[in-house]
Amino acid sequence: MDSIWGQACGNLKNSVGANNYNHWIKPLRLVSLDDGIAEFAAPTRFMSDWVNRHFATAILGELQRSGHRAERLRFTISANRPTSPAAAAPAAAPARAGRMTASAVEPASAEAAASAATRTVDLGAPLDARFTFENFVVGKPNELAHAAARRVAEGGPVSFNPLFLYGGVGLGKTHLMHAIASEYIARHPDAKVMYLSAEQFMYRFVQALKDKSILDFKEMFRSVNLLMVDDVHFIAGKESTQEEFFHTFNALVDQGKQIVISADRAPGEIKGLEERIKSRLSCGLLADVHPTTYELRLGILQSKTEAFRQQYPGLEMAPGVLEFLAHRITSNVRVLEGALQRLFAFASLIGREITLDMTQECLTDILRASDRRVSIEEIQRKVAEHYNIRLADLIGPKRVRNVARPRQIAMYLSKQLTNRSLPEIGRRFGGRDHTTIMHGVKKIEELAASDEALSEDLDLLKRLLEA
Ligand SMILES: Nc1ncnc2c1ncn2[C@@H]1O[C@H](COP(=O)(O)OP(=O)(O)OP(=O)(O)O)[C@@H](O)[C@H]1O
Repeated sequence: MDSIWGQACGNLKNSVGANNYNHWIKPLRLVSLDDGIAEFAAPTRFMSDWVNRHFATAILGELQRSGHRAERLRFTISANRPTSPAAAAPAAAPARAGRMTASAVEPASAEAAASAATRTVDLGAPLDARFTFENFVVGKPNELAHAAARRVAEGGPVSFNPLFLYGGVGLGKTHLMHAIASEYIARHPDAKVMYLSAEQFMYRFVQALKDKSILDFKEMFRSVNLLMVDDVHFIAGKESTQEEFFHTFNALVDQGKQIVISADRAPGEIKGLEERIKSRLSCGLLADVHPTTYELRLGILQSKTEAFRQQYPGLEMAPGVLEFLAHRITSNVRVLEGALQRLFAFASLIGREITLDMTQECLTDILRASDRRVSIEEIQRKVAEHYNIRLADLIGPKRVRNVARPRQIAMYLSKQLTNRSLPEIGRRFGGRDHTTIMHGVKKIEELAASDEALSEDLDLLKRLLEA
Protein backbone atom coordinates (compact mmCIF):
# COMPACT_ATOMS: atom_id res chain seq x y z
CA MET A 1 0.00 0.00 0.00
CA ASP A 2 2.81 2.37 0.91
CA SER A 3 4.40 2.12 -2.49
CA ILE A 4 1.09 2.56 -4.37
CA TRP A 5 0.30 5.63 -2.28
CA GLY A 6 3.84 6.93 -2.53
CA GLN A 7 3.65 6.86 -6.29
CA ALA A 8 0.23 8.54 -6.35
CA CYS A 9 1.46 11.19 -3.91
CA GLY A 10 4.27 12.20 -6.22
CA ASN A 11 1.75 13.16 -8.90
CA LEU A 12 -0.83 14.58 -6.51
CA LYS A 13 1.72 17.05 -5.24
CA ASN A 14 1.89 18.51 -8.73
CA SER A 15 -1.81 18.41 -9.46
CA VAL A 16 -3.13 19.92 -6.21
CA GLY A 17 -0.15 22.17 -5.42
CA ALA A 18 2.44 21.88 -2.66
CA ASN A 19 0.40 23.71 -0.02
CA ASN A 20 -2.71 21.61 -0.44
CA TYR A 21 -0.61 18.51 -0.67
CA ASN A 22 1.30 19.16 2.54
CA HIS A 23 -1.78 20.18 4.46
CA TRP A 24 -4.36 17.65 3.33
CA ILE A 25 -2.89 14.76 1.37
CA LYS A 26 0.43 14.07 3.05
CA PRO A 27 -1.08 13.21 6.46
CA LEU A 28 -3.20 10.45 4.87
CA ARG A 29 -2.15 6.81 4.85
CA LEU A 30 -3.53 4.30 2.36
CA VAL A 31 -4.69 1.31 4.38
CA SER A 32 -6.26 -0.90 1.74
CA LEU A 33 -7.47 -0.94 -1.83
CA ASP A 34 -10.12 -3.62 -2.27
CA ASP A 35 -13.21 -3.89 -4.41
CA GLY A 36 -12.67 -0.41 -5.80
CA ILE A 37 -12.65 1.12 -2.31
CA ALA A 38 -9.55 3.03 -1.30
CA GLU A 39 -9.44 3.15 2.47
CA PHE A 40 -7.37 5.82 4.17
CA ALA A 41 -6.41 6.57 7.73
CA ALA A 42 -6.81 10.28 8.41
CA PRO A 43 -5.78 12.12 11.59
CA THR A 44 -9.10 13.93 12.07
CA ARG A 45 -12.66 13.77 10.93
CA PHE A 46 -12.39 17.34 9.79
CA MET A 47 -9.53 16.45 7.54
CA SER A 48 -11.28 13.45 6.04
CA ASP A 49 -14.38 15.56 5.36
CA TRP A 50 -12.27 18.20 3.71
CA VAL A 51 -10.42 15.69 1.57
CA ASN A 52 -13.78 14.11 0.66
CA ARG A 53 -15.12 17.38 -0.56
CA HIS A 54 -12.09 18.72 -2.34
CA PHE A 55 -9.67 16.06 -3.41
CA ALA A 56 -11.65 12.87 -3.98
CA THR A 57 -11.64 13.19 -7.75
CA ALA A 58 -7.92 13.90 -7.89
CA ILE A 59 -7.02 11.01 -5.58
CA LEU A 60 -9.24 8.48 -7.33
CA GLY A 61 -7.98 9.65 -10.72
CA GLU A 62 -4.37 9.17 -9.61
CA LEU A 63 -4.98 5.66 -8.29
CA GLN A 64 -6.82 4.75 -11.48
CA ARG A 65 -4.00 6.11 -13.61
CA SER A 66 -1.57 3.78 -11.88
CA GLY A 67 -3.77 0.86 -12.93
CA HIS A 68 -5.84 0.27 -9.79
CA ARG A 69 -9.56 -0.02 -9.52
CA ALA A 70 -10.52 2.93 -7.34
CA GLU A 71 -14.12 4.09 -7.31
CA ARG A 72 -14.72 5.22 -3.77
CA LEU A 73 -12.83 6.63 -0.84
CA ARG A 74 -13.39 5.54 2.72
CA PHE A 75 -11.79 7.01 5.80
CA THR A 76 -11.01 5.79 9.26
CA ILE A 77 -9.80 8.23 11.84
CA SER A 78 -6.44 7.15 13.17
CA ALA A 79 -5.58 7.38 16.85
CA ASN A 80 -2.67 9.81 16.65
CA ARG A 81 -4.59 13.05 16.71
CA PRO A 82 -2.88 16.31 15.92
CA THR A 83 -1.64 18.36 18.83
CA SER A 84 -2.23 21.91 17.68
CA PRO A 85 -5.70 23.39 17.44
CA ALA A 86 -4.93 24.75 14.01
CA ALA A 87 -4.21 21.26 12.76
CA ALA A 88 -7.27 19.88 14.49
CA ALA A 89 -9.55 22.34 12.85
CA PRO A 90 -7.92 24.55 10.26
CA ALA A 91 -10.42 27.31 9.92
CA ALA A 92 -8.71 29.48 7.38
CA ALA A 93 -10.18 27.57 4.50
CA PRO A 94 -7.97 27.69 1.44
CA ALA A 95 -9.54 29.38 -1.54
CA ARG A 96 -11.50 26.87 -3.51
CA ALA A 97 -10.28 26.42 -7.00
CA GLY A 98 -13.52 25.01 -8.29
CA ARG A 99 -15.40 22.37 -6.42
CA MET A 100 -14.21 18.80 -6.49
CA THR A 101 -17.31 16.79 -5.88
CA ALA A 102 -17.72 14.39 -3.04
CA SER A 103 -18.82 11.95 -5.66
CA ALA A 104 -17.81 8.37 -5.10
CA VAL A 105 -16.86 9.06 -1.51
CA GLU A 106 -18.00 6.79 1.22
CA PRO A 107 -19.08 8.16 4.58
CA ALA A 108 -16.62 7.76 7.39
CA SER A 109 -18.59 6.19 10.21
CA ALA A 110 -20.99 3.31 10.35
CA GLU A 111 -23.66 5.69 11.53
CA ALA A 112 -23.06 8.03 8.61
CA ALA A 113 -22.96 5.07 6.25
CA ALA A 114 -26.32 3.85 7.48
CA SER A 115 -27.92 7.22 7.09
CA ALA A 116 -26.31 7.77 3.70
CA ALA A 117 -27.70 4.45 2.54
CA THR A 118 -31.18 5.77 3.05
CA ARG A 119 -30.27 8.98 1.33
CA THR A 120 -28.18 7.64 -1.52
CA VAL A 121 -28.84 9.48 -4.69
CA ASP A 122 -29.51 6.96 -7.38
CA LEU A 123 -26.96 8.04 -9.87
CA GLY A 124 -24.88 10.86 -8.51
CA ALA A 125 -22.85 11.81 -5.49
CA PRO A 126 -23.71 10.86 -1.90
CA LEU A 127 -25.19 13.74 0.04
CA ASP A 128 -23.76 15.52 3.02
CA ALA A 129 -26.02 14.60 5.92
CA ARG A 130 -25.46 17.99 7.54
CA PHE A 131 -26.86 19.92 4.60
CA THR A 132 -30.58 19.74 5.34
CA PHE A 133 -33.33 22.34 5.37
CA GLU A 134 -33.49 21.99 9.15
CA ASN A 135 -29.86 23.07 9.42
CA PHE A 136 -30.24 25.94 6.99
CA VAL A 137 -30.72 29.30 8.67
CA VAL A 138 -33.04 31.53 6.68
CA GLY A 139 -32.69 35.30 6.57
CA LYS A 140 -33.40 38.10 4.18
CA PRO A 141 -30.39 37.41 1.92
CA ASN A 142 -31.39 33.82 1.18
CA GLU A 143 -35.16 33.71 1.68
CA LEU A 144 -36.11 33.55 -1.99
CA ALA A 145 -33.55 30.84 -2.74
CA HIS A 146 -34.72 28.89 0.30
CA ALA A 147 -38.42 29.18 -0.58
CA ALA A 148 -37.78 28.11 -4.17
CA ALA A 149 -35.63 25.21 -3.00
CA ARG A 150 -38.39 24.06 -0.67
CA ARG A 151 -40.91 24.21 -3.50
CA VAL A 152 -38.74 22.09 -5.79
CA ALA A 153 -38.07 19.60 -2.99
CA GLU A 154 -41.82 19.03 -2.58
CA GLY A 155 -41.71 17.56 -6.07
CA GLY A 156 -45.09 18.83 -7.22
CA PRO A 157 -45.76 19.87 -10.81
CA VAL A 158 -42.73 21.60 -12.27
CA SER A 159 -43.51 25.28 -12.00
CA PHE A 160 -40.15 26.78 -12.91
CA ASN A 161 -37.42 25.05 -14.82
CA PRO A 162 -34.62 25.27 -14.11
CA LEU A 163 -34.29 26.63 -10.61
CA PHE A 164 -31.05 28.55 -10.93
CA LEU A 165 -29.38 29.34 -7.59
CA TYR A 166 -26.53 31.78 -7.74
CA GLY A 167 -24.36 33.82 -5.43
CA GLY A 168 -20.87 34.28 -4.04
CA VAL A 169 -18.57 31.68 -2.53
CA GLY A 170 -19.65 29.86 0.61
CA LEU A 171 -23.14 31.33 0.89
CA GLY A 172 -25.07 28.07 1.02
CA LYS A 173 -25.88 27.10 -2.56
CA THR A 174 -24.49 23.60 -2.23
CA HIS A 175 -26.17 23.25 1.15
CA LEU A 176 -29.52 24.06 -0.45
CA MET A 177 -28.88 21.68 -3.36
CA HIS A 178 -28.19 18.79 -0.96
CA ALA A 179 -31.22 19.74 1.10
CA ILE A 180 -33.44 19.63 -2.00
CA ALA A 181 -32.09 16.23 -3.00
CA SER A 182 -32.50 14.70 0.48
CA GLU A 183 -36.00 16.02 0.89
CA TYR A 184 -37.04 15.01 -2.62
CA ILE A 185 -35.75 11.48 -2.09
CA ALA A 186 -37.49 11.23 1.26
CA ARG A 187 -40.77 12.23 -0.34
CA HIS A 188 -40.29 10.21 -3.53
CA PRO A 189 -38.25 7.15 -2.67
CA ASP A 190 -38.63 5.72 -6.16
CA ALA A 191 -37.50 8.82 -7.99
CA LYS A 192 -34.13 9.02 -9.67
CA VAL A 193 -32.21 12.01 -8.45
CA MET A 194 -28.83 12.95 -9.79
CA TYR A 195 -26.72 15.48 -7.92
CA LEU A 196 -23.27 16.25 -9.24
CA SER A 197 -20.94 19.13 -9.90
CA ALA A 198 -20.43 20.48 -13.39
CA GLU A 199 -16.86 19.26 -13.11
CA GLN A 200 -18.10 15.76 -12.43
CA PHE A 201 -20.49 16.04 -15.35
CA MET A 202 -17.55 16.88 -17.60
CA TYR A 203 -15.42 14.14 -16.13
CA ARG A 204 -18.13 11.55 -16.79
CA PHE A 205 -18.72 12.87 -20.27
CA VAL A 206 -15.04 12.65 -21.18
CA GLN A 207 -14.83 9.19 -19.66
CA ALA A 208 -17.85 8.07 -21.70
CA LEU A 209 -16.21 9.38 -24.86
CA LYS A 210 -13.04 7.48 -24.01
CA ASP A 211 -14.92 4.28 -23.19
CA LYS A 212 -17.17 4.66 -26.23
CA SER A 213 -20.16 4.49 -23.91
CA ILE A 214 -21.69 7.81 -24.82
CA LEU A 215 -25.10 6.27 -25.46
CA ASP A 216 -25.15 4.86 -21.94
CA PHE A 217 -24.13 8.25 -20.65
CA LYS A 218 -26.97 9.96 -22.50
CA GLU A 219 -29.46 7.37 -21.42
CA MET A 220 -28.41 7.59 -17.80
CA PHE A 221 -28.75 11.37 -17.67
CA ARG A 222 -32.02 11.40 -19.55
CA SER A 223 -33.60 8.87 -17.21
CA VAL A 224 -33.54 11.03 -14.07
CA ASN A 225 -36.50 12.79 -12.49
CA LEU A 226 -34.43 15.51 -10.89
CA LEU A 227 -31.05 16.65 -12.19
CA MET A 228 -28.95 18.95 -10.03
CA VAL A 229 -25.73 20.40 -11.36
CA ASP A 230 -23.59 22.39 -8.93
CA ASP A 231 -21.13 25.13 -9.93
CA VAL A 232 -22.19 25.19 -13.58
CA HIS A 233 -19.80 28.09 -14.31
CA PHE A 234 -17.13 25.37 -14.42
CA ILE A 235 -18.16 24.38 -17.95
CA ALA A 236 -17.62 27.91 -19.28
CA GLY A 237 -15.22 27.75 -22.20
CA LYS A 238 -15.51 23.95 -22.50
CA GLU A 239 -17.32 23.62 -25.77
CA SER A 240 -18.08 19.92 -26.11
CA THR A 241 -19.19 19.64 -22.49
CA GLN A 242 -21.48 22.62 -23.00
CA GLU A 243 -22.92 21.02 -26.11
CA GLU A 244 -23.67 17.79 -24.25
CA PHE A 245 -25.04 19.67 -21.27
CA PHE A 246 -27.32 21.66 -23.56
CA HIS A 247 -28.80 18.49 -25.09
CA THR A 248 -29.22 16.81 -21.71
CA PHE A 249 -30.89 19.94 -20.38
CA ASN A 250 -33.31 20.20 -23.31
CA ALA A 251 -34.20 16.53 -23.23
CA LEU A 252 -35.09 16.70 -19.54
CA VAL A 253 -37.05 19.94 -19.84
CA ASP A 254 -38.97 18.48 -22.77
CA GLN A 255 -39.91 15.49 -20.61
CA GLY A 256 -41.08 17.82 -17.83
CA LYS A 257 -38.27 16.76 -15.48
CA GLN A 258 -36.99 19.19 -12.89
CA ILE A 259 -33.53 20.71 -13.13
CA VAL A 260 -31.68 22.65 -10.44
CA ILE A 261 -28.47 24.49 -11.24
CA SER A 262 -26.08 26.52 -9.13
CA ALA A 263 -23.38 28.98 -10.14
CA ASP A 264 -21.35 31.79 -8.71
CA ARG A 265 -23.18 34.38 -10.81
CA ALA A 266 -26.29 34.85 -12.96
CA PRO A 267 -26.30 33.02 -16.32
CA GLY A 268 -25.91 36.22 -18.30
CA GLU A 269 -22.77 37.10 -16.38
CA ILE A 270 -20.93 33.82 -16.93
CA LYS A 271 -18.22 34.52 -19.47
CA GLY A 272 -17.47 31.73 -21.92
CA LEU A 273 -20.95 30.24 -21.73
CA GLU A 274 -22.77 29.92 -25.04
CA GLU A 275 -25.64 32.33 -25.55
CA ARG A 276 -28.17 29.55 -26.13
CA ILE A 277 -27.22 27.99 -22.78
CA LYS A 278 -27.41 31.33 -21.02
CA SER A 279 -30.86 31.87 -22.39
CA ARG A 280 -31.99 28.33 -21.49
CA LEU A 281 -30.68 28.72 -17.97
CA SER A 282 -32.47 32.03 -17.58
CA CYS A 283 -35.84 30.57 -18.53
CA GLY A 284 -36.82 29.33 -15.10
CA LEU A 285 -36.46 30.99 -11.73
CA LEU A 286 -33.23 32.84 -10.97
CA ALA A 287 -32.77 32.95 -7.22
CA ASP A 288 -29.89 35.03 -5.93
CA VAL A 289 -28.27 34.10 -2.62
CA HIS A 290 -27.15 37.51 -1.40
CA PRO A 291 -24.13 38.20 0.79
CA THR A 292 -24.91 37.62 4.45
CA THR A 293 -26.10 40.32 6.79
CA TYR A 294 -24.93 40.66 10.37
CA GLU A 295 -28.24 39.18 11.59
CA LEU A 296 -27.97 36.14 9.35
CA ARG A 297 -24.37 35.53 10.35
CA LEU A 298 -25.36 35.70 14.00
CA GLY A 299 -28.25 33.28 13.40
CA ILE A 300 -25.95 30.84 11.63
CA LEU A 301 -23.37 31.09 14.40
CA GLN A 302 -26.02 30.40 17.03
CA SER A 303 -27.26 27.39 15.14
CA LYS A 304 -23.75 26.01 14.55
CA THR A 305 -22.84 26.63 18.20
CA GLU A 306 -25.68 24.37 19.28
CA ALA A 307 -24.27 21.63 17.08
CA PHE A 308 -20.74 22.16 18.40
CA ARG A 309 -22.00 22.05 21.99
CA GLN A 310 -23.09 18.48 21.36
CA GLN A 311 -19.71 17.63 19.91
CA TYR A 312 -17.87 19.34 22.79
CA PRO A 313 -20.20 18.96 25.79
CA GLY A 314 -19.59 21.14 28.82
CA LEU A 315 -17.79 23.96 27.02
CA GLU A 316 -18.92 27.39 28.15
CA MET A 317 -18.95 30.48 25.98
CA ALA A 318 -18.80 34.03 27.32
CA PRO A 319 -21.45 36.49 26.16
CA GLY A 320 -20.55 38.58 23.14
CA VAL A 321 -18.30 36.05 21.38
CA LEU A 322 -20.79 35.21 18.64
CA GLU A 323 -21.67 38.86 18.13
CA PHE A 324 -17.97 39.65 17.82
CA LEU A 325 -17.49 36.92 15.19
CA ALA A 326 -20.58 37.96 13.23
CA HIS A 327 -19.31 41.49 13.18
CA ARG A 328 -15.72 40.74 12.27
CA ILE A 329 -15.94 37.82 9.84
CA THR A 330 -18.04 38.96 6.95
CA SER A 331 -16.43 37.09 4.08
CA ASN A 332 -18.49 33.90 3.85
CA VAL A 333 -20.22 31.29 5.93
CA ARG A 334 -17.56 28.67 5.32
CA VAL A 335 -14.92 30.86 6.97
CA LEU A 336 -17.30 31.70 9.80
CA GLU A 337 -18.00 28.05 10.42
CA GLY A 338 -14.31 27.18 10.28
CA ALA A 339 -13.53 29.88 12.82
CA LEU A 340 -16.11 28.53 15.24
CA GLN A 341 -14.87 24.99 14.77
CA ARG A 342 -11.31 26.02 15.53
CA LEU A 343 -12.43 27.92 18.60
CA PHE A 344 -14.29 24.93 20.03
CA ALA A 345 -11.42 22.58 19.26
CA PHE A 346 -8.96 24.95 20.93
CA ALA A 347 -11.11 25.55 24.00
CA SER A 348 -11.70 21.84 24.45
CA LEU A 349 -7.97 21.12 24.20
CA ILE A 350 -7.07 23.56 26.92
CA GLY A 351 -10.33 22.93 28.81
CA ARG A 352 -11.33 26.57 29.26
CA GLU A 353 -14.37 28.71 28.63
CA ILE A 354 -14.43 30.45 25.22
CA THR A 355 -13.85 34.11 25.97
CA LEU A 356 -13.39 37.16 23.80
CA ASP A 357 -9.69 37.23 24.59
CA MET A 358 -9.31 33.60 23.61
CA THR A 359 -11.25 34.25 20.41
CA GLN A 360 -8.94 37.06 19.41
CA GLU A 361 -5.86 35.06 20.24
CA CYS A 362 -6.96 31.82 18.60
CA LEU A 363 -8.31 33.44 15.43
CA THR A 364 -5.69 36.13 14.88
CA ASP A 365 -4.95 35.01 11.32
CA ILE A 366 -8.58 34.76 10.27
CA LEU A 367 -9.46 38.09 11.85
CA ARG A 368 -6.49 39.73 10.20
CA ALA A 369 -7.41 38.20 6.84
CA SER A 370 -10.97 39.47 7.28
CA ASP A 371 -9.69 42.93 8.10
CA ARG A 372 -7.53 42.88 5.05
CA ARG A 373 -10.26 41.83 2.75
CA VAL A 374 -11.62 45.24 1.91
CA SER A 375 -10.05 48.58 2.55
CA ILE A 376 -11.88 51.88 2.58
CA GLU A 377 -9.73 52.96 -0.36
CA GLU A 378 -10.85 49.95 -2.40
CA ILE A 379 -14.47 50.72 -1.58
CA GLN A 380 -14.05 54.33 -2.64
CA ARG A 381 -12.34 53.33 -5.87
CA LYS A 382 -14.97 50.74 -6.75
CA VAL A 383 -17.90 53.03 -5.96
CA ALA A 384 -16.39 55.90 -7.97
CA GLU A 385 -15.83 53.55 -10.89
CA HIS A 386 -19.33 52.11 -10.62
CA TYR A 387 -21.03 55.54 -10.66
CA ASN A 388 -18.59 56.92 -13.14
CA ILE A 389 -17.39 59.82 -11.02
CA ARG A 390 -13.87 60.92 -10.12
CA LEU A 391 -12.36 59.51 -6.97
CA ALA A 392 -11.31 63.03 -5.95
CA ASP A 393 -14.93 64.16 -6.19
CA LEU A 394 -16.17 61.20 -4.16
CA ILE A 395 -13.88 62.16 -1.31
CA GLY A 396 -13.95 65.92 -1.85
CA PRO A 397 -16.47 68.58 -0.76
CA LYS A 398 -18.88 68.63 -3.77
CA ARG A 399 -22.50 68.41 -2.67
CA VAL A 400 -24.24 67.79 -6.00
CA ARG A 401 -26.52 64.79 -5.78
CA ASN A 402 -24.78 62.63 -8.37
CA VAL A 403 -21.67 62.77 -6.19
CA ALA A 404 -23.23 63.01 -2.73
CA ARG A 405 -25.29 59.81 -3.06
CA PRO A 406 -22.38 57.59 -4.22
CA ARG A 407 -20.34 59.11 -1.38
CA GLN A 408 -22.97 58.00 1.13
CA ILE A 409 -23.00 54.58 -0.50
CA ALA A 410 -19.23 54.37 -0.06
CA MET A 411 -19.63 55.42 3.58
CA TYR A 412 -22.29 52.77 4.11
CA LEU A 413 -20.14 50.07 2.52
CA SER A 414 -17.13 51.16 4.58
CA LYS A 415 -19.20 50.71 7.73
CA GLN A 416 -20.56 47.36 6.58
CA LEU A 417 -17.48 45.75 5.10
CA THR A 418 -14.67 47.00 7.31
CA ASN A 419 -14.46 47.26 11.05
CA ARG A 420 -13.23 50.81 11.02
CA SER A 421 -14.84 53.18 13.48
CA LEU A 422 -16.99 56.09 12.29
CA PRO A 423 -14.32 58.72 13.12
CA GLU A 424 -11.76 56.64 11.21
CA ILE A 425 -14.06 56.41 8.18
CA GLY A 426 -14.66 60.13 8.47
CA ARG A 427 -10.93 60.79 8.28
CA ARG A 428 -10.67 58.77 5.04
CA PHE A 429 -13.53 60.75 3.55
CA GLY A 430 -11.66 64.02 3.49
CA GLY A 431 -11.71 64.57 7.25
CA ARG A 432 -15.47 64.52 7.70
CA ASP A 433 -17.05 64.36 11.14
CA HIS A 434 -18.28 61.00 12.42
CA THR A 435 -21.87 62.34 12.59
CA THR A 436 -21.74 62.96 8.83
CA ILE A 437 -20.74 59.36 8.27
CA MET A 438 -23.49 58.16 10.60
CA HIS A 439 -26.01 60.24 8.71
CA GLY A 440 -24.79 58.86 5.36
CA VAL A 441 -24.98 55.26 6.57
CA LYS A 442 -28.51 55.73 7.95
CA LYS A 443 -29.69 57.43 4.80
CA ILE A 444 -28.56 54.52 2.63
CA GLU A 445 -30.07 51.99 5.03
CA GLU A 446 -33.43 53.77 4.81
CA LEU A 447 -33.33 54.17 1.05
CA ALA A 448 -32.27 50.56 0.47
CA ALA A 449 -35.27 49.32 2.44
CA SER A 450 -37.68 50.84 -0.08
CA ASP A 451 -35.60 51.24 -3.24
CA GLU A 452 -35.04 47.88 -4.86
CA ALA A 453 -32.67 49.22 -7.51
CA LEU A 454 -30.43 50.72 -4.85
CA SER A 455 -30.54 47.54 -2.81
CA GLU A 456 -29.46 45.55 -5.87
CA ASP A 457 -26.69 48.03 -6.55
CA LEU A 458 -25.43 47.60 -3.00
CA ASP A 459 -25.44 43.83 -3.35
CA LEU A 460 -23.54 44.02 -6.58
CA LEU A 461 -20.94 46.35 -5.10
CA LYS A 462 -20.54 44.13 -2.05
CA ARG A 463 -20.06 41.13 -4.23
CA LEU A 464 -17.50 42.89 -6.39
CA LEU A 465 -15.63 44.05 -3.32
CA GLU A 466 -15.69 40.72 -1.57
CA ALA A 467 -14.78 38.69 -4.66
N1 LIG B 1 -27.91 29.85 5.72
C1 LIG B 1 -27.06 28.92 6.15
N2 LIG B 1 -27.38 28.19 7.25
C2 LIG B 1 -26.53 27.25 7.73
N3 LIG B 1 -25.34 26.96 7.16
C3 LIG B 1 -24.98 27.64 6.07
C4 LIG B 1 -25.81 28.65 5.50
N4 LIG B 1 -25.20 29.16 4.43
C5 LIG B 1 -24.03 28.50 4.31
N5 LIG B 1 -23.90 27.58 5.28
C6 LIG B 1 -22.76 26.66 5.50
O1 LIG B 1 -21.60 27.27 4.95
C7 LIG B 1 -20.78 26.31 4.31
C8 LIG B 1 -20.56 26.70 2.87
O2 LIG B 1 -21.80 26.58 2.17
P1 LIG B 1 -21.90 25.94 0.69
O3 LIG B 1 -20.83 24.92 0.47
O4 LIG B 1 -23.31 25.52 0.49
O5 LIG B 1 -21.56 27.24 -0.16
P2 LIG B 1 -21.66 27.46 -1.72
O6 LIG B 1 -22.51 28.67 -1.91
O7 LIG B 1 -22.03 26.24 -2.44
O8 LIG B 1 -20.15 27.85 -2.04
P3 LIG B 1 -19.24 27.59 -3.33
O9 LIG B 1 -19.51 28.72 -4.25
O10 LIG B 1 -17.87 27.62 -2.77
O11 LIG B 1 -19.60 26.27 -3.95
C9 LIG B 1 -21.48 24.97 4.46
O12 LIG B 1 -20.93 24.28 5.54
C10 LIG B 1 -22.93 25.36 4.77
O13 LIG B 1 -23.57 24.41 5.58
